[in-house]
Parts: sequence; structure tokens; C-alpha cells
Amino acid sequence: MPPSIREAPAVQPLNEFNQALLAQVHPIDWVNPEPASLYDLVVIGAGTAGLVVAAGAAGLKLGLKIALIEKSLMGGDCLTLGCVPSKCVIQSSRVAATMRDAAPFGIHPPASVNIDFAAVMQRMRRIRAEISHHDSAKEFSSQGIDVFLGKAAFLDRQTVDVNGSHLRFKKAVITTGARASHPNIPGLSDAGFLTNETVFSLTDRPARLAVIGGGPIGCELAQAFHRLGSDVTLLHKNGHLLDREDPDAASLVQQRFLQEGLNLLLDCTLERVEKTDVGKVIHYQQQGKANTIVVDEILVGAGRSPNVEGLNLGAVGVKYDSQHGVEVNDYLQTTNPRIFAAGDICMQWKFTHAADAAARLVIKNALFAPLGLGRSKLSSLVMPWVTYTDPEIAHVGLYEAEAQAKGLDTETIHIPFSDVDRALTDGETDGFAKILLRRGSDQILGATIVARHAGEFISEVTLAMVTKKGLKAIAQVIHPYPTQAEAIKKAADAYYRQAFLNPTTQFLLKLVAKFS
Ligand SMILES: Cc1cc2nc3c(=O)[nH]c(=O)nc-3n(C[C@H](O)[C@H](O)[C@H](O)COP(=O)(O)OP(=O)(O)OC[C@H]3O[C@@H](n4cnc5c(N)ncnc54)[C@H](O)[C@@H]3O)c2cc1C
Ligand SMILES: NC(=O)c1ccc[n+]([C@@H]2O[C@H](COP(=O)([O-])OP(=O)(O)OC[C@H]3O[C@@H](n4cnc5c(N)ncnc54)[C@H](O)[C@@H]3O)[C@@H](O)[C@H]2O)c1
Repeated sequence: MPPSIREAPAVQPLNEFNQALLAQVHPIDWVNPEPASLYDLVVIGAGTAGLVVAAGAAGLKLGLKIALIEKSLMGGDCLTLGCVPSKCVIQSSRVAATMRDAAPFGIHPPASVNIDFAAVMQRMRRIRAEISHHDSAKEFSSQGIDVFLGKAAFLDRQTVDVNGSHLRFKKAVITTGARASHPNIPGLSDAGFLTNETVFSLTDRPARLAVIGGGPIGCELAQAFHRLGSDVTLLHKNGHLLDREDPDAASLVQQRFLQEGLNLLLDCTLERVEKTDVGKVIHYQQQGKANTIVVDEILVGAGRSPNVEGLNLGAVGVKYDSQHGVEVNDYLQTTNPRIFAAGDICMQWKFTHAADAAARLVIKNALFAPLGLGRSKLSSLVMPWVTYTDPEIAHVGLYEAEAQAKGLDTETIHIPFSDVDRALTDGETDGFAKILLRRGSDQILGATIVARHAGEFISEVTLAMVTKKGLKAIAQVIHPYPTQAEAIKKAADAYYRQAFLNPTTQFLLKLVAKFS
């Protein structure tokens, strides 16, 4: 197939690392296979969800015929435009911040920390290229999967078209993901703006950067760019950042942003943008007052739009809308029972691990549930997530407000990191572990951890929830001293003391001790 009829790869500059990446995930000399006469499964979109469906089904070695179609870069957002590049840039920014904030540790940093932005981005491109072999076209092909590079669309209820090749299927899976929503702000398109699709192609640091949107993308990247030396203004339409998170957690991160000198414009409405000789001028309203800021670049992180266009979903009876994506039931089945969906195209949980977990359900529900027997539900998953600001916010299960709205009687155990020895030795006391329990029991309903590496220890709580163990079980687990994960153990100990040490048990213990 001539490369010209594939979607243009989004990565720039075309240096050695990006060429190495493309050679893996969009090889220019790739020749699509001759389609099989009938596929058990045709998977549209080779991001996390699509890769996991295809590899999982092929890995069973049952001789299933599987086709995987990708219009752009295999690996999807996570590898090239999302998790991997953002976490690389965030890590460089943490190093810069650690150097700048070294004085309290007795280490005196130089008068100015010299940040080589181009080298930061080059490191990211190198690591991204190093990781890319996991998602490569050759690798998936070697697993017996027919890999097609090209844009897919349904032709009819049995057939998918990829640039003229017709793939007949028994079952199909839509895993086409989502892209950055473009806010409808007059002048923004003409002035030009970055999204996650273009920001990782920068080679020069924007001196003045406006970030639109105070969700995970906006917050992670605003802090990172600020630490890397951009003068960042974060514009958010609501009253505080990360407004879907636990309010105490979000407020702690917001305080840190203010301490670090990020310019936060909250409760603000963007009116228009114009490009002038001095930069891009953003006109906004805040508390009824009109104001402007002038910046060199604008980064938009204002939510996601599902990739539903051009798939011809109407022709195959798959309901969708352009805001929420493909409609699925709890078994990830679309309104056409032979077509399933997974990942950002259909789910509220827009995370790589959520796409992965949903893909595993699709394999089971689409291929191994005759007459619908033995299917698994998306709603049965316990889904954690982490926002990689510094400190990080890690969460699993219910928030306090959600539990209240469900009418549950709850109590919260709160351990500040100022009580955790390792957080003190590390100088990382800004944070807490909050565990939400059903009142009168040790059943964990949810947890939020705010800490520099909160994401590294939320899984202990998730494990307890998945295996239906309560805080009592965690109280029995010996946690090495000193670790920050001891915060969880301290929460368990606090529960134990509160639940078991009452005047009666104390009296009985005293008695037992007397005769021991
Ligand atoms: C900046 C950023 C940072 C992120 N950080 C994290 C993080 O730290 N942790 C985390 O868990 N999540 C993170 N995410 C979210 C994560 O990237 C997504 O949830 C995940 O990639 C979703 O996977 P998916 O397979 O559903 O979709 P995608 O990764 O979007 O893959 C869909 C694929 O389908 C292809 N496609 C679309 N239409 C067609 C078509 N018609 N024919 C053929 N192919 C098609 C696309 O080209 C794409 O490759 C981040 C996202 C962004 C933007
Ligand atoms: N660490 C992670 O797991 C991670 C990191 C990044 C992204 N993601 C995923 O990607 C998805 C998208 O992230 P996101 O941050 O773009 O979306 P989001 O919807 O979570 O947050 C965007 C925020 O921008 C605000 N906003 C929208 N339009 C605005 C405007 N015109 N002016 C000012 N503010 C505006 C919204 O009110 C919202 O709070 C998330 O759902 C998340 O699941 C995950």
C-alpha cells in the first residue's frame, strides 16, 4: 500500500529516535497481508485496548483468525502522545525541581539550574523509541495477527474496509480511542495552539505558556513546563483545579502550584484569542472583569472527543454520539451484538490500564461466552488512577461525596504524611492517606493518597478491595520501616485501635495481662 493513503504520522522532528519509533509502529515499507476469507475478530485501532484484545486473543493459541487495523501509530496515545512522553518530561521536571529545592537538604544548588529543554525532549524521544518495540507491527504480526496499516470503516454488518481491502468478520471490536477536544474560543484556531498531539514535538521551550484546562493533562503538563522554565499560566473554568478529585487532595496540589509560582486563573471564561506582534493575546473574564494575558504558546487540555467519525457506525447499527462515543452495555457490547468496544472510545475511565482491563473483558465476552453465559461486567472492575502532579494524587473506589450520595454510612481514616517517618526523612510531608470505610466495619470503600510517589502504593489498597479484604488484613501485613507506604499500615493500625480498644476490651486485656 502506498504510504500516502495512510494517516500522516504525528511525530516531529524526524530525527533518529522518531525514525526508530516509526520503524516500529508505522513502518513505511509495511505491506498489508492478503485478508483471510473470514476473521474471528477484526479489531479497529491499535492503541492499548486494540493491542490487548488482539494479543490476548492470539496468545491463547487457539488458531483464531485476528486482524488488527491502525490508521496512524500502533501503541496509540499512550506510547506516543500520552502517558510515556508526559511521564518522561515530568521526570525531567522533577529533577529540575529537586535541584532547585535542594537547600533544605544541606545541598546548595547553583544560582541558576541550567535546563536544556531540547535535551529533555530528546531524552523523551529516545525512551519512547526504546519502548516502542512492544507495540511494533512486526511484533504483532509475529504473533499470528494480520496487521493492516490504514484507516478502517465498516462497509456492512459483516465487513470492514481498510483502504480497499475487505475484511469479513464474525465479531469486531472498536478501539479507536479519543483525541483532544478543541474548545470553541473565537480566534484560537487562527492563533494556533498545541495539544497532546503536538506538544511532544516541541524542540524549543515556550517562554510564556498558557495551559487551558485544569484536569489531569493540564495540571501534569503545566507543572512540568513551569519547572522546566516556562512562565506558565493555567486557565481553568471551575473554582479549583482537578475538580473531579478528592477536594482536599486537589487543594493540596493547587497550593503546591501556587507555592511554585504558577499563575492560576480559576473560575475564568475565555472570550477570544488574537495573534499579535507581541504574542498570542488571550482575552478572558474573571468575576465579571475582563482581562488579558500574552503568551507565546497555548496548550489545550480541555477534555477528549471520541474518534467516532468515518467509521460508518450508522450502517452497522452501532449507536454513538460525538461527545460520549460509542454506546456500550456493561459487557462492552455495542448496540450491534456482534460488535464490541473498549477504551477511550466508549468509557468514562480514560486510562491506559482501564483500556487494558476492558480489552480483557472483551476477549472473554466476545469469544468465550456462548449465549451470553460467563460474561463479565465493566462495572465489576475496581479501577484505580493516578494524576502525576508533584505530589501525585492516587485514588481508588468511592470518594466521600459519592458514598454520601449513595446514602452509605461511612467513616474516614486520615493519616497525614507529617506522621510518617520516611516522609519526614525524605522532606516529603505534603500529603496524606485517606481511607474511606463503611462505618462499623473494616470494609474499604475507597482511598485517596497524596504523596510524591502515591501511585506506587495505591495498589495495596486496590488489592485489598479486589480480594475483599478489609483494613484488618492490612493491619496484619508487616511494612518495612521506614517506607512511605507505612501510611497505609498506620491507617490500618488506627482502625484496629479504634475498633477494638474500648473500655470493655481494655478491662479484659488488663485482666489477661495480670494473669499472664
Ligand atoms: C497527555 C496524556 C497523558 C496521559 N497519561 C496517562 C497516564 O499517565 N496514565 C494512564 O493510565 N492514562 C494516561 N492517559 C490516557 C491514555 O493515554 C488513554 O486512556 C489510552 O491511550 C486509551 O487507549 P485506547 O486504546 O482506548 O485509545 P488510543 O490510545 O487513542 O488508541 C486508539 C487507536 O485507534 C486508531 N484509530 C482511530 N480511528 C481509526 C480508524 N478509523 N482506523 C484505524 N485506526 C484508527 C488511532 O490512531 C489510535 O492509534 C494520558 C493521555 C494523554 C493525552
Ligand atoms: N495520569 C493519568 O492517568 C492521566 C493523565 C492525563 C490524562 N488522562 C486522561 O485523559 C483524559 C483527558 O484529560 P483532560 O485533562 O484533557 O480532560 P478533563 O476533562 O479531565 O479536564 C479538562 C478540564 O478542563 C476544563 N475546561 C474545559 N474547557 C475549558 C475552557 N474553555 N477553559 C477553561 N477550562 C476548561 C474542564 O472544566 C475540565 O475540568 C482524562 O479523562 C484522563 O482520564 C489521564
